[in-house]
Amino acid sequence: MTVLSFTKGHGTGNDFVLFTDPEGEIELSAEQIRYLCDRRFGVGADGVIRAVRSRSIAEGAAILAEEPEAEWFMDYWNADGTPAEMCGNGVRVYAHYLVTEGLVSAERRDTLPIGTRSGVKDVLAGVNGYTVDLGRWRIGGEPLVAASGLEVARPGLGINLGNPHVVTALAHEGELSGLDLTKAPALDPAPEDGANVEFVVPEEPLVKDGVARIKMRVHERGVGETLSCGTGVAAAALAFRHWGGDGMPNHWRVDVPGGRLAVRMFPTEEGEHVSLSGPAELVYSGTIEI
Ligand SMILES: N[C@@H](CCC[C@H](N)C(=O)O)C(=O)O
Repeated sequence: MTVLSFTKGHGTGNDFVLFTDPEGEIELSAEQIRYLCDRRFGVGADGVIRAVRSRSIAEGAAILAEEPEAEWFMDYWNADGTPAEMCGNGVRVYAHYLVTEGLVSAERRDTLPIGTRSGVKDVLAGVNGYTVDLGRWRIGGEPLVAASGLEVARPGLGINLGNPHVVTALAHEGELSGLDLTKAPALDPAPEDGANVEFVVPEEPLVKDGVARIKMRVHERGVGETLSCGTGVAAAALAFRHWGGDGMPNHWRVDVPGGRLAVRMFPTEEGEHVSLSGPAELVYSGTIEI
């Protein structure tokens, strides 16, 4: 029997069980992850994040060769026990956890490079919480999206931010609130690795004071409906900017059931990047037998 010391954290209600395993000695089984995330029998969370040194996990060691600064790796697992490449809220909460636990040196705290299965992500601490540079993205695929509560299937737009998303625009808030996301939306064609599916409505007017405003609900791959999904929020803003064409702003405000996040597209030497900003909270710590 192992006793695991953990901390519960969240970013706009997207919640995680975090624990520290610097040398990579604690390999949780899918069953143990499902138990930790179980809201009735375990701690309850959308995912588990293991804080492991990059050198102590194969995917992290591969990253270190090119980015030696990325001392810590975010080993992210969905509530159903499957690994995911990236988590936009998770990586912000993880940065807050590393700082709070004293696992990173003071000079690293302003811009913290974190290893993920989708490469290194820089996280910045600021007055409005934590911002992560999610890097570049790929647009591709237009599957039809059917969901309980929608009379007819809608076209979606595939956007990859390290992990896969399909964004669908709905006509009005009634459609958004009428969705039943206890059942997984059906995608046609279905992506081989599955996808997180975002449903989005624009505010009226869409753009105010240079900021575009949208509302979103999400069904996450490996989890179900969550109160927020950081990479999903960025995908939603990118999809709406894509659909809107020239003249769309680069500053977006996205409201999700768990709160509000900000998305920004900005130029870099390697092309445009997208960032995600918002709160990251640690709620309590405890121990659990697994
Ligand atoms: N909630 C996350 C995304 C977590 C992973 C996702 N369920 C997947 O399987 O890709 C976020 O904030 O980005």
